[in-house]
Amino acid sequence: MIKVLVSGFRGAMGAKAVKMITADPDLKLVSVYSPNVDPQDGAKYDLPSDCKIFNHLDEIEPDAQVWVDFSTPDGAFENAKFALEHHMVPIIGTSGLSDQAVSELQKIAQQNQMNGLIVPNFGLSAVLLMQFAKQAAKYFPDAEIIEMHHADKADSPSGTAINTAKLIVEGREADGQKNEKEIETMPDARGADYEGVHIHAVRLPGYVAHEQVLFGGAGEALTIRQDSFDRESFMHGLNIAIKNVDKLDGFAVGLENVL
Ligand SMILES: NC(=O)C1=CN([C@@H]2O[C@H](COP(=O)(O)OP(=O)(O)OC[C@H]3O[C@@H](n4cnc5c(N)ncnc54)[C@H](OP(=O)(O)O)[C@@H]3O)[C@@H](O)[C@H]2O)C=CC1
Ligand SMILES: O=C(O)C1=N[C@H](C(=O)O)C[C@H](O)C1
Repeated sequence: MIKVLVSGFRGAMGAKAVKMITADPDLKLVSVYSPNVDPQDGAKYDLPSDCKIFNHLDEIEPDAQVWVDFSTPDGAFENAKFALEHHMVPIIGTSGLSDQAVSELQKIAQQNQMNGLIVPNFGLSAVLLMQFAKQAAKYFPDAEIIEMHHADKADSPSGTAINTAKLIVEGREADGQKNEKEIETMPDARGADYEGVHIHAVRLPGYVAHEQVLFGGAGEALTIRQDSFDRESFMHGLNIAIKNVDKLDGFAVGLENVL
């Protein structure tokens, strides 16, 4: 039985994670955390009767083995640091952590001899898309990403899009083309630019989480697309991560490390 804490448990993802964990006999939800919750309000939430509710990091009883985080970029860094320093293995689903924050967490994990996992996307379709994009980049160095999300998403570009761009850069053997004459007649018309990979972020009601990677070559094009139509699509990957994070050797980025 793996004991789990869910941070950000009242959010769209946190609530799904709570449901998945409580339904799995091999997992036990021992605590939940949100800085904004009143711990006296436990009855409002569908939590196991013995699940503890915390609203201050320094009050948390570190009896969980795994800390699952779906919060905010600022919160996730402090939360993961706290988890590592209190011997709970962090699985961070929260997007928007800077490269510097990730390096810092890797350092803290090493100092505390702890594992940890940052997962840009728990959806298997997205994990495959990212791997396929890395492969394609070897032959098609010219690529652009269009990510599409629900209108409530705080950060852009999405963590998945940034990670996809990083993998494309890793996978390509030549730089993409650059048009020296290019002029943006409206600011940011070409989107964000990660080492020559442009990222376009769409935010619309009705969408959940979707990504398209467009590759262009001489007289041909390749498009790879994945869709998460429901947040349920992230739960299988999260379940796998919770059950396998102890097998890692240190602090990793990407669900593929535990598949
Ligand atoms: N890796 C993946 O596969 C996926 C990642 N995500 C990412 O997960 C994150 C959460 O998304 P989503 O659930 O849609 O967002 P929500 O806004 O629905 O939920 C975020 C929750 O975080 C809580 N919160 C705020 N500050 C903190 C903090 N410091 N510590 C702990 N909890 C905090 C809020 O609490 P309260 O309600 O109590 O005020 C809120 O309920 C985002 O970064 C998103 O990009 C989303 C989907 C999939
Ligand atoms: O906010 C979301 O919804 C999602 N966030 C993650 C991201 O930023 O990539 C994962 C998924 O795209 C859903």
